[in-house]
Amino acid sequence: MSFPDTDFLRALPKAELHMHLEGSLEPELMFALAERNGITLPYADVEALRAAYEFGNLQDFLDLYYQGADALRTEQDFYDLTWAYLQRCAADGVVHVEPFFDPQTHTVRGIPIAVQLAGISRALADGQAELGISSRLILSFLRHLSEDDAIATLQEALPLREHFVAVGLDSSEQGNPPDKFERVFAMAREAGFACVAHAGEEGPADYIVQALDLLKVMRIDHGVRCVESPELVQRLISEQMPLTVCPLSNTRLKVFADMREHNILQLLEQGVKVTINSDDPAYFGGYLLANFVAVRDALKMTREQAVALARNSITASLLTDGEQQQWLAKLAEAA
Ligand SMILES: Nc1ncnc2[nH]cnc12
Ligand SMILES: [Zn+2]
Repeated sequence: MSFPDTDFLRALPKAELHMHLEGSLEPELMFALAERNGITLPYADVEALRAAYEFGNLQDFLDLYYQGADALRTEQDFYDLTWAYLQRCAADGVVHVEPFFDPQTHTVRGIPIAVQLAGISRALADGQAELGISSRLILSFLRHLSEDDAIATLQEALPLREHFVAVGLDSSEQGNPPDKFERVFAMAREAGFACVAHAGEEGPADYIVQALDLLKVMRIDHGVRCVESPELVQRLISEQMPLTVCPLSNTRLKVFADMREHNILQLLEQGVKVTINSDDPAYFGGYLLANFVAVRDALKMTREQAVALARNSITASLLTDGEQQQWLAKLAEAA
């Protein structure tokens, strides 16, 4: 058994399957966009903004995350946001990304989905052409809003469907169970989109069951509270249902008091198909590689476990079987 150094972790071809583009808005870029757009942020400078990133729970974070997203106004802003993230991916050895964007965060401020998607898609295309990073975009509904609002969002996005391949569900989990969104997920499935949902981050194991049974998701985002139901853990193992786990997010939002208490490697050893992801890297202190490093340092992750996590990220992705096989061959070389 040996422990992986950071260069080894970087060299593993990895996919990132759970990150919110709005959550990669670094304070420096937020201030630059605010200036470009003539907005005054309620913080004196970058340091004051970073100092505010102390969260007691998910809602504390979401309040700042939505406030920060207000700096995003133009097509170029969405481009710059996405491009900055892709450059971080290149530096971390991320070869494929399936990011979320939250259209309702912006339509409510009068920014059409077409404008958001134009900037995001242009950057993703450049990511493929210039950095060799492939991508599939996920449109995520805000669960604190109504299902009717989600349906209106899907309808506005349908004429732009060439830009995204799946729908997701995020924002305030407690009190907004998956069953609230059964109809809109059925409509999305009917239209041919894959489905994923945040469940079991702060919410109970039953929300994971609802996401599986009612929303018919192909991955669970977070899912770490599955351990509260041994029967559910067995189901996740037997169905090889991927969990997109976000270690730094979970400790920064106090889902786990300390990284040494995180359950990701226990789940991996039990046979659950877990992956490592960064969620909102600008707010939680690190991109994908930093999450691998944090798990290695706190939980003594082995090389074999790191390779298994990277492998899971490829096989849980929306890449075709052929594309997955290519990355798995490269992963075997790097391992
Ligand atoms: N960790 C998270 N949970 C729920 N909604 C989110 N939106 C952005 N990050 C999120
Ligand atoms: Zn998330």
